[in-house]
Amino acid sequence: MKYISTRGSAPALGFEEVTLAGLGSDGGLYLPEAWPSFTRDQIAALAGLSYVETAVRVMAPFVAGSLSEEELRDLCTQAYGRFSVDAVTPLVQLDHQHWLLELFHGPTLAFKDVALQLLGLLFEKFLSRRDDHLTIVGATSGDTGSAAIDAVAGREKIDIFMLHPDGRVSDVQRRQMTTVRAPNVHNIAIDGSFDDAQALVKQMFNDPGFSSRFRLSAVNSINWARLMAQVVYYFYAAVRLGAPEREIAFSVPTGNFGDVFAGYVASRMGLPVRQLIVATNVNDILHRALSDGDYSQGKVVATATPSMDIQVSSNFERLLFDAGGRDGAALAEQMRGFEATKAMRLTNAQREGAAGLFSSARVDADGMTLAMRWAYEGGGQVIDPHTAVGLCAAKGADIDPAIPIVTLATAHPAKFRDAVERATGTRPALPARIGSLFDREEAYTKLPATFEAITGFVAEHATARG
Ligand SMILES: Cc1ncc(COP(=O)(O)O)c(C=O)c1O
Ligand SMILES: N[C@@H](CCOP(=O)(O)O)C(=O)O
Repeated sequence: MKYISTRGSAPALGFEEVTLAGLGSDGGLYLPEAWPSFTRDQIAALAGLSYVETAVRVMAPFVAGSLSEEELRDLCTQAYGRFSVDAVTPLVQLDHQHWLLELFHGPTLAFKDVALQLLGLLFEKFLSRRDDHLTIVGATSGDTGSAAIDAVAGREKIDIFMLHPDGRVSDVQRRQMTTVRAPNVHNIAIDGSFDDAQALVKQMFNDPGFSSRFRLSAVNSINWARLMAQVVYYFYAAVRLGAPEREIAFSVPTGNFGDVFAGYVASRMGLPVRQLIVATNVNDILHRALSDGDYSQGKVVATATPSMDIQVSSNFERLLFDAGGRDGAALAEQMRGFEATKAMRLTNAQREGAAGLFSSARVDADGMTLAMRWAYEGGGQVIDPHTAVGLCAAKGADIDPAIPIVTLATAHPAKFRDAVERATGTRPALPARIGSLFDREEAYTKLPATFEAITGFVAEHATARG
C-alpha cells in the first residue's frame, strides 16, 4: 500500500515511512493511494470475531508491505490487552434507535487510546528496524496528550513534547499528562489555545532543517496510523448491529475531524453507513462548513467540552481532498489561501462530495446538559459532556427509525466530573486503574505560544541526529 499527500508534491510513501513521518513534507496529510474495498461477504465474515481479529482484517490492507499479518496480530493483541473489557469497544443500548459505542476503556479513559496504544507499538517496531531516534511533537486539548504519553513513556529512541493550552483542559486531563515521570516525556503548557498549539506543531514540521535534525514525528491525527486504527471500531459496531444487511448511522462528537473521518474511510471501504453526523459544540467551524460551505476560523470559545474547543480541524483537509476529486495542486492552493486569510469557501465538488454522507449539528450548553440528563434519568447512563454533544445531535437527526444511530462515547465521564455533576447531580468516580492521580506531583513547563520559545525548548531537551 502506498500513501500520497493531500497537497500533491510530497513523495508517495509506504506504511512504515508514513507512520514515522506523520505530516507530508509539503505540509499535506497522507492518505492511501486507493481505498481498499470489502465485499458484503467479507463484511459478513467479521460477525462474531473478537476485536483483535476484526482489527487485523480491517487494517491488513493498509499495512501491507510493512507488517505481516502475524506481526499485526501480535501488536493488536498487546495494544488491546491493556483495555479493561474484553469487547474493547462495547455497545450499550439506550432505546429502540439509539446506542452508545464506549471507546473509553483504555488506560487513559478516552477514545484516543484505541489508536495510540497501537501507534506506540508501531513506533517501537519500526525503530527497532533502523538506527534512528524520534522526536514526537504533539498538540492536545486534553485527551491525545495523556493517551500519547501513556503509549510512549519510557520507550527508548523516543522523546515526546506535548503542548496543551494552559488552564483549558480539565484537572484530570492535565494530571494524566503532567504526573507521568519519565525522562523522555516533556509537557509544555502554552499561553494560547489548542489551535495555537496545533499551528506551532505544523510550523515545526514545515521547517525542513528543524524537522530533519530532530527526526520529528506526530501522534496527532495528522498521522495516518491514528485514523487507520479508528476505522476498526466502525466495522466492529456496525457488524454487531446487523451490517452488511442493515445500514447504520453514527453521531460523532467532533473537533479535529479525525474520528469522524475514520467513519468516512469505513464507508469508502464498503461499510453500509447511512449517515455520519458531525456534532460540534459552539466552536462550530465544521457545522458551518458542512451546512453552508463556509470554512472560516472564529475565535475559540472555552466550553464544558474542552477537547472539542477547536476552530481549525486538521483532518477536514483529507475530506476536501478525497471528496473534492483528489486534486493535490488545487487543494494546496486552497489551503494556502486559508492559512493567509483564515477563511475559505468549499468548492461545489467538495460540498457535493460530502453531502451524501455527512450531516452536521451545533450543540450548545443547554443541548449538552439535556442529553446528559436524558441518558442518566432515562437509562441510568452517566455520559461525559463530549458524548452528550454527540447524543444531542443524534436525537435531533432526521433518520428512519429502523436505522440504528450509534453515538461515539469518546471519554469516560470521570474525566469531566464537574460538568457531569452540574448536569446530573452525580459525581462519577475515577476508575481504580487510574491510580492516585491527585496525590502525585506534577511537572510541566509554561511557555509563550511562539515558535522561538517552543523550538528552543525542544532543541534543548531532544536528541539531535548525527
Ligand atoms: C473526548 C473527545 N471527544 C471528541 C473529540 C473530537 O475528536 P476529533 O478531534 O477526532 O474530531 C476529542 C478530541 O479529539 C475528545 O478528546
Ligand atoms: N481533542 C484532541 C485534540 C487533538 O486531536 P487529534 O485527534 O488530532 O490528536 C485532544 O484531546 O487532544
